[in-house]
Amino acid sequence: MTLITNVSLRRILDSRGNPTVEADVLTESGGFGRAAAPSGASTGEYEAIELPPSEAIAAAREGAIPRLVGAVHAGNQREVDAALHAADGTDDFSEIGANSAVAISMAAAKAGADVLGAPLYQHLGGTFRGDSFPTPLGNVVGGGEHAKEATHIQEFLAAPVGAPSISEAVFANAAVHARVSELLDERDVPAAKGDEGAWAPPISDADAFEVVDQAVSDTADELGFEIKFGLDMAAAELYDAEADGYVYGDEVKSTDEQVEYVAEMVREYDLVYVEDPLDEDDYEGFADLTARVGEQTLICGDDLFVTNVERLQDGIDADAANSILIKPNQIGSLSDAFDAIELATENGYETVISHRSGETEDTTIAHLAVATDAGFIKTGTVQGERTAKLNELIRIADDAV
Ligand SMILES: C=C(OP(=O)(O)O)C(=O)O
Ligand SMILES: [Mg+2]
Repeated sequence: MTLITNVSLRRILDSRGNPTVEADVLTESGGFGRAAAPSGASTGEYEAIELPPSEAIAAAREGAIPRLVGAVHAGNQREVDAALHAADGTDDFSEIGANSAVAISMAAAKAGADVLGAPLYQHLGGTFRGDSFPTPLGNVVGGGEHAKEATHIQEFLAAPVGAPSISEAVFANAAVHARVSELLDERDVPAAKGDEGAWAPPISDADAFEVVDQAVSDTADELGFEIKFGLDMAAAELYDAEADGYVYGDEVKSTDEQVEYVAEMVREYDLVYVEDPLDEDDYEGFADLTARVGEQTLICGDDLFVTNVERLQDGIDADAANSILIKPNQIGSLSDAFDAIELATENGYETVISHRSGETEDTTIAHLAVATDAGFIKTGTVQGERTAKLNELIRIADDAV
């Protein structure tokens, strides 16, 4: 029933206006799945390779589609992803492109779910999944590679940890986003928006901490449940080997100073989450910070782990962190992403399912988060390609999908 009978690929627009790969998968019994690859701006050095979409499409048409059609079952995700790896033949999808691979992988999962008549989160997670929802981390202020002339820290993330439901959590983050705008207005700070819809004000990181702290506490008072916040420092983008440290405008922090700074911010603002506080090669610095504040907060590896089980295992061995960001396009297939989630869970690491800064209306990650019982999902706060995932979480909770 789920034998794949057709795969078609096309270029569509992503949220930055760049082309990306969309895949349609059809099965023998008429099952249909469609998915699109997202794309990063602050990409990790060790990510699977995204090819220019036209090249990725041409390579996948030649190498992968003939191995899938009439040969592989969309309902068997391991079989689909093994065929993609076999067609590619490298360990980083550099032949067919991780963008083609992940789009086909996710579209096949949706086609498999369609044949079964089950929502994607149930197909991926099994019948007992669906009653546990991730806390959404909502990007409310940001800069770095996502917005020039704004903060050095890439993302300030609202975390409605006390929200009684996913719907209230999603609306809480939108309320924090709106409150940030009011507070910036009061300070006469004009703010554009960055790639993910967060405010991108031309203020110092210290001022951004104050504004976000005030916004989460005002919103928590108004809504009556606990809202905290966290960061994605995307420190690989701040690290400059020549400067031998982390560059914040005119100031350079050594690794020890960076660890001290982050530890201080965790204590001062009671941060619940810090992603990529150090460079993507610095397992030791990560371990130092985790030893200092890992009991109080999540230290999450994004560029450090790139959803890759080998890099995650190195991190587990080094006690480098206590959580991992999961981005399916960083590794190129859903099976690989599941392997990283399983290894993380077995080792007591929290999992955070994540969007990319360049996104589409695709909602696969909302289903992936529910299917795998992830503690968190990072998928923005407002703006259509972000709300697509947030609204899908609300629908899943409502059992309306
Ligand atoms: C979402 C992120 O940004 P990008 O997609 O640009 O890597 C991130 O760094 O976590
Ligand atoms: Mg990140």
